[in-house]
Amino acid sequence: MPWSACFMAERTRGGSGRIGGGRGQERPGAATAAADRSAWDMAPGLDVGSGTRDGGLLNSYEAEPDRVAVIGSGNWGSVAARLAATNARRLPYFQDEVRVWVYEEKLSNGELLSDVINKTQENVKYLPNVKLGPNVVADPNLETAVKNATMLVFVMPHQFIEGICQKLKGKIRPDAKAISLIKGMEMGDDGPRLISREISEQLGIDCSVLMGANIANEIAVEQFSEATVGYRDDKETADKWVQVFGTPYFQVTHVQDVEGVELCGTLKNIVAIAAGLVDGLGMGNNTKAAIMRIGLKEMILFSKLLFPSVQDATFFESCGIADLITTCLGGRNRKVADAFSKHGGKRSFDELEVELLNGQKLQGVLTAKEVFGLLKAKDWEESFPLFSTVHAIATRHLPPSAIVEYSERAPRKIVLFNLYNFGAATSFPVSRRSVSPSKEERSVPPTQMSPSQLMEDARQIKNSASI
Ligand SMILES: NC(=O)C1=CN([C@@H]2O[C@H](COP(=O)(O)OP(=O)(O)OC[C@H]3O[C@@H](n4cnc5c(N)ncnc54)[C@H](O)[C@@H]3O)[C@@H](O)[C@H]2O)C=CC1
Ligand SMILES: O=C(CO)COP(=O)(O)O
Repeated sequence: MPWSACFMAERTRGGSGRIGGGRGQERPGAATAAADRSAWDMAPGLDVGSGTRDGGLLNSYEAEPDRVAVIGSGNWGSVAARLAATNARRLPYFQDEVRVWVYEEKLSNGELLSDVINKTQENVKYLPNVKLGPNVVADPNLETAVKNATMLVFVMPHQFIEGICQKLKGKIRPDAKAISLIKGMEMGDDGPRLISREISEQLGIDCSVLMGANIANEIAVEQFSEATVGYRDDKETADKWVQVFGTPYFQVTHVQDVEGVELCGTLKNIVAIAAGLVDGLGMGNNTKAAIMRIGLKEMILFSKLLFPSVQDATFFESCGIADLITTCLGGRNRKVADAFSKHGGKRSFDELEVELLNGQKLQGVLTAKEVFGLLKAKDWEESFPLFSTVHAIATRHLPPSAIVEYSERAPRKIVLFNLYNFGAATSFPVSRRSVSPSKEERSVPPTQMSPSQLMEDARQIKNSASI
């Protein structure tokens, strides 16, 4: 099937029933990148996004074109800005200029990154050799970067979001809408907090999410990819976000499951660390597939325990299984974990991140720590052997080889006891104990279970593995 036909065959779940919505009206006289134009021309009549075509969206934008600001300019931030800028040039309901907040830094030649971006249209540090577009303006001043913006795109390593939100208080339009492209979560005193929730609560605005199988460097060169917008209840805004990012080579759909989408993007980074570890151990595809399967099970269980509203189908969108696969095959988390494993766990993730990523950041190690904090607080560790083991390996309490020794079975109590009471465990039992599915488990697909069934399931796994 030609790719354009694939697009048209797909449907937006929870949306208006079609992936397309507005090929968009090309603004007279607006600049259009040649590469971009050819992509459109290859698919005459192709709709992008799920909004209603012209009649719907266009009318709602007649009063004031939206102004998009991108907060963050790393690898994905730069690509997100490029996508938004392409659509801002093309569509009449967006203002041309897309301002991008840059965390300022001095490059090795002494120049400031934001100056270089504005001079060359290229983020030479985080996305070299890709033009961002003539309408992208790099701004190191957070306040002016978001001034008058009606659509705020948050895209930075998750550890920085709290500080950025503090600085943005009182500086944004109260009617602004936000979207988070950030994969990660935070542990507050009151428990886990998703990044979209953090943004929403701190700034008092609606926040959707966009996640998917989105290795930034591939989208930057316009290789076909998909993404999922997760929204809470404002479908009209979700339609707008699809218009901000969607192109023929970047197909965006939306689902009404903001927590499900965000947790997929967040948790798969832990599984990608595990995948990198087995790569570094020299293990083959079967092992990696097993790690991905076990990881997916833990992602589903964890998500549903935290948010019973999370929908099964979300795991089959781009944000779910597809992102898990691409990150386990080609992401930065995988890459650094592979190196960690090859060094036998003797060099830290922090050190390897600096050495291998040139300023880009890993999210998986920190996420494993945050998730483990919750597992421990809830006494759920033994129901999440892969998540727990990744954290124990990343903190160098277990060797990289433990990833295959402990995954898919509950870690023995003695190991956890050693780990948290006497420092690093010194012995690593090798006997495997399989956990047979209970009668209930066999008859009810796990993803169909109610939260109380899931809790019961978690208890059964735990009991069957305690020694
Ligand atoms: N790169 C990718 O392929 C994808 C990344 N993501 C997610 O997007 C988010 C952002 O990642 P990237 O754009 O790739 O960033 P990155 O990892 O490439 O770059 C790090 C960014 O952090 C900035 N930074 C450093 N110190 C800072 C500070 N103290 N305060 C604020 N910013 C600071 C740097 O200037 C740089 O822009 C992450 O949550 C990541 O998981 C999601 C999909 C794909
Ligand atoms: O989220 C990603 C792809 O969707 C990128 O993953 P990494 O951060 O591991 O590169």
